[in-house]
Amino acid sequence: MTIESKIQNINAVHLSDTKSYYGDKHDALPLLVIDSALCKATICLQGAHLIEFSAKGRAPLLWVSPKVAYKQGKAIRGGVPICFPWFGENQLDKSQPSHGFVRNRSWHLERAQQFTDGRIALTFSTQSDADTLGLFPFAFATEFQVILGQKIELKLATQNHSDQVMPISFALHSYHPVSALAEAKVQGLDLTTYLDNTCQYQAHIQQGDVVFNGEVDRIYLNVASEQIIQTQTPIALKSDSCRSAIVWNPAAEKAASMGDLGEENYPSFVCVERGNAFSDSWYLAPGEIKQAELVIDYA
Ligand SMILES: O=P(O)(O)OC[C@H]1O[C@@H](O)[C@H](O)[C@@H](O)[C@@H]1O
Repeated sequence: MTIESKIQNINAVHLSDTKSYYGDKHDALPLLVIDSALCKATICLQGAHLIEFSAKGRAPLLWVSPKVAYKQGKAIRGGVPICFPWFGENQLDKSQPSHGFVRNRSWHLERAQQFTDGRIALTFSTQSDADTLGLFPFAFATEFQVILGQKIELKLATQNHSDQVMPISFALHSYHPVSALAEAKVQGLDLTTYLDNTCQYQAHIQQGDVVFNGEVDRIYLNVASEQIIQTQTPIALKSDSCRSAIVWNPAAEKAASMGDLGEENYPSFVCVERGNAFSDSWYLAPGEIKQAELVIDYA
């Protein structure tokens, strides 16, 4: 069944591509454009990547770099990249791609539904193949459901199809807009242990809110279910099944070295990524399915 036939009964969803929609300098990656009574959003099939989202009449909940490049096989700088089946560096082999590989692969649209309350649910899938088995020696199948109403609901489910215990670490690496980075705060992590990726994953305990006075790259473990980004439009992230929260902003020097970010853009966003990494990682028995859910909402 084609993508067009799966969305044909939903007027609020249409199929485009990143070249037609975002401009000629980009590759033409298939893109779903959602414009419903409740929200506006875009989702790229590469990475099952939710790029933009605003509830109708409200500010965006997600940030996209003005220097983003939509290219075949290249991660998108903004929105919600899915880091999977490992978060960050592959701890066993540092030559492997950072943040796993599913963000760079084309996903399959399984189904599209519209609920009676107007929310739209789009379900994407990806699974292991000869290419992934060379990078990650486990057979798996993963589904990612994006439900868009006046807030964002995300559900990630994965099944181990191999005959060994499968280790998974992941993050829904969401980028969020802030009006002034120096005044932005992340609440909900007080007294939580974190690993500081700016100094060899040294463990510390957070005191009070997270503030941004320089590069911040921290993996908070076993976190409370809710974090709030305090800025002009405050944003709440809620999950009981994502036990980690990664807080990231590269500051000026690193941002300048990233071609799709740029020094001028680092003060406009923070990443507060929910997932399960390091000591919160998943270990799936053969055949086991695990699921995680995340809600991103106006606070
Ligand atoms: O440039 P990437 O691969 O998208 O990663 C961006 C950042 O993602 C964060 O999650 C990591 O903690 C950072 O260390 C990393 O720099």
